[in-house]
Amino acid sequence: MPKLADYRQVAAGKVRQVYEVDDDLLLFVASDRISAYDHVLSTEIPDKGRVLTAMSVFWFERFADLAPNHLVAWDDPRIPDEVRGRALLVRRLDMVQVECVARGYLTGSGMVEYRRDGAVCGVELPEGLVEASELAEPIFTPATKAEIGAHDENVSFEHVVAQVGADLAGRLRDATLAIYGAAREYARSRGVVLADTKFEFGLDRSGALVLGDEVLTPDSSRYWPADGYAPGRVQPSFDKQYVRDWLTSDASGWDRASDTPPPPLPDDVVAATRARYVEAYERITGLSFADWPSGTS
Ligand SMILES: N#Cc1c(N)ncnc1-c1cnn(CCN2CCOCC2)c1
Repeated sequence: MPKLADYRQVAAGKVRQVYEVDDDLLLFVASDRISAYDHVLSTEIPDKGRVLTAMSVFWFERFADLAPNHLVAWDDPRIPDEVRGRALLVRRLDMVQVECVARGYLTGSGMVEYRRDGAVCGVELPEGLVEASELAEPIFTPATKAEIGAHDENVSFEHVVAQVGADLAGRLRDATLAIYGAAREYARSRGVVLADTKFEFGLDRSGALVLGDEVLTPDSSRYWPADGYAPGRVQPSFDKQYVRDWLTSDASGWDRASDTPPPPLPDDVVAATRARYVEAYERITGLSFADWPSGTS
């Protein structure tokens, strides 16, 4: 059984890393780190990496007919035991440098742009929309990938056409909206509002568009509890609300407006947040998280 140190790291994000297994295969590893308010917290959430990996696998398999994906295996002798359950063996792709975002609801940077321009990524929207308004139709709102710590920059569809050509831009948009549309409908039937999501695609040697990265996880998407959804206010995050509430409470002693890093999380907030990730997985998939693989170390 190989060790993680046997593989060369080829990419790293705030909470995930990619390692090279061989010419054709990569190891995609999710950590237990959690970010909030643009900070990666010093406290980890046990099993977060495994839950989000299990969620990606569920969605990859559910939508394999909508879009081929890079998943090769999640329980394989080439996956080191130390990351078993939170690592995927994936096909190496020629990644398209576009963050493919679909939005079914208006919030975050989309809301900021709408207030300024009445549009998001050049897509005109009707007047009178408020925070968390459901859009009549989901919209494709691409972004350019930012360095770690910076926000992605929203761009127009025309910008994507100029960057990758009209054919590929159209394929990215169509695949993004098709997968998001199917996922949000399914999630809603399980009591979760999938407000938006971000996909990353790559091209394989045949030029086929292949879904990469993680998919439809609470890190790449906004998950809101369907119970209590109401436009006109910022919705609670299904998974991170305990963390956000504690960090912004007097109990943490932290000033979000300061440049100081957030303090460590108390055990009860960690436990409650772990439980919410597991609940999201079990609610969406109908599976028991206890059945998902884990390493022995
Ligand atoms: N997925 C995938 C993939 C692939 N299948 N083939 C080649 N390269 C990549 C790849 C490499 N980096 N990224 C950006 C997303 N990363 C996520 C982890 O954290 C760092 C950023 C994608």
